[in-house]
Amino acid sequence: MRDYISSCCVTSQVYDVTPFMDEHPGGDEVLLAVTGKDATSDFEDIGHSDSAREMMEKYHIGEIDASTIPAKRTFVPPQQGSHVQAKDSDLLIKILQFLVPILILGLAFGIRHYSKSE
Ligand code: HEM
Repeated sequence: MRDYISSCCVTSQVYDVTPFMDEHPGGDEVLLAVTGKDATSDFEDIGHSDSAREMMEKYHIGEIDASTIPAKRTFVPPQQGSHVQAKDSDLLIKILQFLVPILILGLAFGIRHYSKSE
C-alpha cells in the first residue's frame, strides 16, 4: 500500500495511477515524474496502444476544468523608454565621477590660496 496518491492529467482527464504504479509496463518513474502535471504530451509521445487507453479508464477519477489552468506566461521585454532612461543615468554618473574630484581639488586649491594671502 502506498502512502501517496499519484495522479496525472491526460487531455483534461485526471487519473489516479497509484494502484497501477507497479504494473505499468513503462515503469513507475515516468508516472511519478508527471504526478500533478499535465502528462498529455508524454502519454501521446509514447504512442500508447488502444488496450492501454482502455486500461486507463479504471483509474479515471475526474476531469479538470480547463478554464482554471493558468495561461502560459509569455516574456514581455522591458519597454524601450526605461532602457533609454537607464542609459541617461549611466551618463550622469560618469560625468559626476569626473566632476566631483575636480571640484574637491579646486576647493582645496581655493582654500590654500585664500589662507596664504591672509
Ligand atoms: C493511466 C495511465 C496509463 C496507462 C493505463 C498506461 C499503460 C501503459 C501500457 C499498457 C503500456 C505498454 C505499451 C502499450 O500497450 O501501449 C505502457 C507503456 C509505457 N508507458 Fe504508459 N500508461 C499510462 C500513463 C503513462 C504516462 C503518463 C506516461 C509518461 C509520462 C507513460 C509512459 C509509458 C512508457 C515510457 C511506456 C513504455 C513504452 C515502451 O517501452 O515502448 N505512461 N503504458
